[in-house]
Amino acid sequence: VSVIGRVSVCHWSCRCLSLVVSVSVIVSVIGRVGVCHWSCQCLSLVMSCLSLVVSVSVIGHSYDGEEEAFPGPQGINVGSFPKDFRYGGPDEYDSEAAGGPSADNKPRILLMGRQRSGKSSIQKVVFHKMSPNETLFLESTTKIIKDDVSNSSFVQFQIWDFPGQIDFFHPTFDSEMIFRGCGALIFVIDAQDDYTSALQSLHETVTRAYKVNPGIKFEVFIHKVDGLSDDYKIETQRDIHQRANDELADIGFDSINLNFYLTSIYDHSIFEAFSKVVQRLIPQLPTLENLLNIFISNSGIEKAFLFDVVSKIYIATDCSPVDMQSYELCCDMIDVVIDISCIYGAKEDGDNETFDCQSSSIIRLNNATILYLREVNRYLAVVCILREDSFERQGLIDYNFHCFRKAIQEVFEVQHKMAALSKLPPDLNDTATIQSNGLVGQGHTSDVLS
Ligand SMILES: Nc1nc2c(ncn2[C@@H]2O[C@H](COP(=O)(O)OP(=O)(O)OP(=O)(O)O)[C@@H](O)[C@H]2O)c(=O)[nH]1
Repeated sequence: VSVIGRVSVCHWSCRCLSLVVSVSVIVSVIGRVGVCHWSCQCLSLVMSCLSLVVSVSVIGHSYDGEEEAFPGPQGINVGSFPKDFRYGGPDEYDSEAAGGPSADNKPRILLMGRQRSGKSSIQKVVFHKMSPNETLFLESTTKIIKDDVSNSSFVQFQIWDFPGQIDFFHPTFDSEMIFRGCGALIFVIDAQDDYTSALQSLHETVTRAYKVNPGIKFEVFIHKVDGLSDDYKIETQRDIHQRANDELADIGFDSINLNFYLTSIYDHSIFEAFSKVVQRLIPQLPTLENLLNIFISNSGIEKAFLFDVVSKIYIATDCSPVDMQSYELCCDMIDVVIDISCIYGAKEDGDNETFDCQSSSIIRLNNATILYLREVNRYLAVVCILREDSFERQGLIDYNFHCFRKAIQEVFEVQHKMAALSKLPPDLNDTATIQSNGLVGQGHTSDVLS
């Protein structure tokens, strides 16, 4: 019993049980004195006392052991979906570990809009895999909710979900702090409701934010369009676009650029819109697009997306236009691959890293089209759409993909090098920046592919 008590992972009740049993053994032994030989009884008494001493000492230091085994609440990984559901162990591209921005320095995406416009639902559906129907039960947000999204080395930002009613004049509202480090501001308008007051609020929010930080990208989600007919959607978008821009022009703010998206959590439009928002925050986007263009033109591929696997946001695509159906097909493919990998790919040693360098998939559609998925790194995958006859040269495609992946890794390396350099003293930093900038040129990346 005292041995059980010593197991550091045991519950404290085991240790108490151990103490109680030891005491009762001593009592019963004392009670038996007179029946056995006196030497046996003495031995038994000594053993019991030893057991008692061991148990007491185990109880004495038990909580030290427990703390090691169970890190307290601060040690538990809570927060955004990607952290709970990541496919691997510790993050090899973890921003802080790699010298990247700490949580507070990550670019921010602010989600603002009137009450019940759908802000929290968007965040939960895109980054926490909540099913759209479950959002019906979401409670109203009463304070700013900060969510750290760092599931890929390219997608590193915080999302701040604001309550519907923001009072810009409230003393606790620090616009300087809120808008200063902000990369993009998403303003959500409920298209199923009367949007006159939402437009006023949009105007007020945009002008205030612009005064603090003119570099913010302003994105307007005309949301909940699932309930509208196609004609009405277009008409609503035109009307909101016109009125919002006219109001800004009236006060001389016509240099502010607002981007409009028709979105709904009930289809892929919300993922597509978020993809565009995130892409505008990725400084390496032109390099990534260029790499994809070279890759597809040399491999007979019609369309390719570079996906962040967990969120299904595409962080880059080639220069051909994106049609919604292709994007949906690719998203569905990622779901299939991840589901199958989770069921059949789990390793025997309990390692749940199911999305790895071996991950790839080919799906043949009945219209002579092929969907081809390849892992780029533990967060990113390329999904390509191509004709069946182009896939006859799979060796060539695989070789080109190999070069593409190598080039992407170099982009990562430069990013990390730059992040590390930004921490050097300014005089050292200048020389080093010039040297490492020489690596990023298109010529260099094209060389790798050719
Ligand atoms: N039809 C439809 N309903 C949606 C959509 N997005 C959100 N909703 C619903 O809108 C309601 C409000 O959503 P919330 O996400 O709580 O809205 P919010 O803007 O965060 O609200 P506050 O926290 O009060 O500011 C919920 O019942 C959602 O189910 C959408 O795309 N289509």
